Amino acid sequence: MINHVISSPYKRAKQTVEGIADYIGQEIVTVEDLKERVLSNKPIRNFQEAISKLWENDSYSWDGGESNLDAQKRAVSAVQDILQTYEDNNIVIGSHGNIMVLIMNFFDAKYDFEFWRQLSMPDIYQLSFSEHQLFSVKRLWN
Ligand SMILES: O=C(O)[C@@H](CO)OP(=O)(O)O
Repeated sequence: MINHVISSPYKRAKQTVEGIADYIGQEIVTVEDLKERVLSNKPIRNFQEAISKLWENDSYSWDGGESNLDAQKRAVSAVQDILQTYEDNNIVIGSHGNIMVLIMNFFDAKYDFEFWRQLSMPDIYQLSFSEHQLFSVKRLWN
């Protein structure tokens, strides 16, 4: 049973989880640090290549953008707060592909650029934690 619904402030993330929030009769709790990573303040010609470069060097950032390390740090910190606040609850989180994979990568390095590339969008992963450590990952989409 789902107890709470949390989302990035972005409309598309909220829209993804509003159905489940309505279904369980809960308001969506907005968490700012689950927002999409800022890629750059300039137009990016090739999105995949731009992301690939960020995974080659985790402290690299495009002009005005967040590095993998910076984006991972704020998103993981948000997740750790959520784990603390909602201990022993089942939570649905609406976020973004980049941010989701950076969160997963913090706990297990096998979640990387190639993993991000094969995501369907939208996609759903069930992450289970024990003592704030990730112990299982299951894809629920399809
Ligand atoms: O992977 C992501 O981060 C982006 C890519 O387009 O998607 P979204 O914010 O829609 O999840």
